[in-house]
Amino acid sequence: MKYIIAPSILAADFGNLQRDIEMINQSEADWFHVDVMDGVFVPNISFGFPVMAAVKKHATKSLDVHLMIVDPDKFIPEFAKAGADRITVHYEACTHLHRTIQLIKASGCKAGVALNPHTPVTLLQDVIEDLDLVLIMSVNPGFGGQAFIHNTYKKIQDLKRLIQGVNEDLIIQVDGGVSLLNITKLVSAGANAFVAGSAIFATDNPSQTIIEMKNLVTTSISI
Ligand SMILES: O=C(CO)[C@@H](O)[C@H](O)COP(=O)(O)O
Repeated sequence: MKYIIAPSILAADFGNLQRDIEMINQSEADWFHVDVMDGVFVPNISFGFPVMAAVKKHATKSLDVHLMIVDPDKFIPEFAKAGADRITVHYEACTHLHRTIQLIKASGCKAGVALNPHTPVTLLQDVIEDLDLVLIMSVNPGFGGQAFIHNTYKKIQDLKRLIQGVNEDLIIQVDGGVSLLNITKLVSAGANAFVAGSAIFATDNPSQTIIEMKNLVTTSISI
């Protein structure tokens, strides 16, 4: 099982974006996590295609795009064209989720679905075989730097049970308030991909923090 650390560029310094992208390129991180917010699905606006293109131009690792937008079908092909490797849409934003998953795959990307803290994992039962990734939001989406919601551990365990014998290669990603303080417990619960924004970028030495996250993950899987 591969464990993934995906720094969220939402927490990067946009005035020094190329510097922060280079830091991730040189670090032990695995993916770039790209948070797209539309001010409708979530009460915040982040960035769209121009920033996505700037990240793609300099990034040497794959782009994990998290769409916090309504009507994602309208934009999926364009995000794929802009360089997304994985596209994750929100369960709560999709009327025809199965169709949306098919569209992501037809656009050449791996497909993920994100669940808000109030949305149970059982609602994914009938599409779970079609997915490459499920993103469990451990904060309400819209902002970095929020407090981690503790019910997340139980949700990861619920998802672990749901994929048993059906799609055991599915990536279980956690996003929101992930830090050096809770990553070990998240691994024990069954998560294998970790998005972290402020826990990485708000430290004096972000690349060292990424190494420490990786070390904690490696230590907890070898126990
Ligand atoms: O999607 C989101 C927020 O909606 C996240 O990716 C945050 O950007 C993570 O930030 P931290 O909680 O790690 O600061």
